[in-house]
Amino acid sequence: MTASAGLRITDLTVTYPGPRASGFGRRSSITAVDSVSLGVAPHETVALVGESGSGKSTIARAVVGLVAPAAGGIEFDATSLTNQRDRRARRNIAMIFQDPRSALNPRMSAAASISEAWEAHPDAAPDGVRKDARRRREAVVDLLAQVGLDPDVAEKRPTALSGGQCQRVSIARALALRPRLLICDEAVSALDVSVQAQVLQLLVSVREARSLSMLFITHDLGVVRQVADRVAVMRRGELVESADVTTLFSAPQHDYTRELLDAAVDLDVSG
Ligand SMILES: Nc1ncnc2c1ncn2[C@@H]1O[C@H](COP(=O)(O)OP(=O)(O)OP(=O)(O)O)[C@@H](O)[C@H]1O
Repeated sequence: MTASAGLRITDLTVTYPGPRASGFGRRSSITAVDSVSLGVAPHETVALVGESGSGKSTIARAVVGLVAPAAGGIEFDATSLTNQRDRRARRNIAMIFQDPRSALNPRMSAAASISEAWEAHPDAAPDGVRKDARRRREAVVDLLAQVGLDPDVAEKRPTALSGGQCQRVSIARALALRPRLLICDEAVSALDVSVQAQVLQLLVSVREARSLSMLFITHDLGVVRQVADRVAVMRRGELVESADVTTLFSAPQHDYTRELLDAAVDLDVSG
């Protein structure tokens, strides 16, 4: 393992077009992420926390290529992800979104959603799945089993599935390309409370079984304690503090981190 293995984000800045001051004025821009450096080592789980609008999702979107950085670098195993030539390196990284229904195509069965990934990335597809329908079906059923779903889910569309089942299909789809880093953007917060713990447990067991790294975006500090090795705290686009989970909870260095922890204690979720 080299020092640069895993995800390495260096001085990342991401801007969005802001509102026009007047009908003819120049567009302003919003700096959603401001010169953030952050790493996720192999097998490590890093939680990204911070108030709404602090730039957490934007970092995730930049890593998977949904938004282009204005400046800075993103590398996985020392291969740049911002360089068009090396975009194939992105298949090492999969993302689970907050709303599983909108993350899945409503017209596609679970099987089609899962196997679509193999058409887009043939080099990552298991042997035979692109040409052999029976082999493809077996591989889909195997992935469904890994996320705790029965084979008959394969034929179902998102509208015929519960929110928790949809999120499990999204996780199966993410695993189809055998990623090494899973980015979970509030992956359980849209689910019923009773289902949240089950899906969280699934993510943890998948992480263990596949030795994955994780970037875990959440506003729930109780969840952070359960899943993370390290915590990075964002505020207004900047990274204000990063520490291992025990240190951050027991000896936060930044006032803002203390505020977050105090707010969580008030809500009785962190302890
Ligand atoms: N598509 C967009 N166009 C313009 N501004 C955006 C866009 N997406 C996000 N922003 C702005 O960028 C900033 C960071 O948003 P981002 O969604 O990354 O924060 P977040 O910490 O993930 O928040 P939340 O927890 O609410 O999802 C916010 O000011 C937000 O309003």
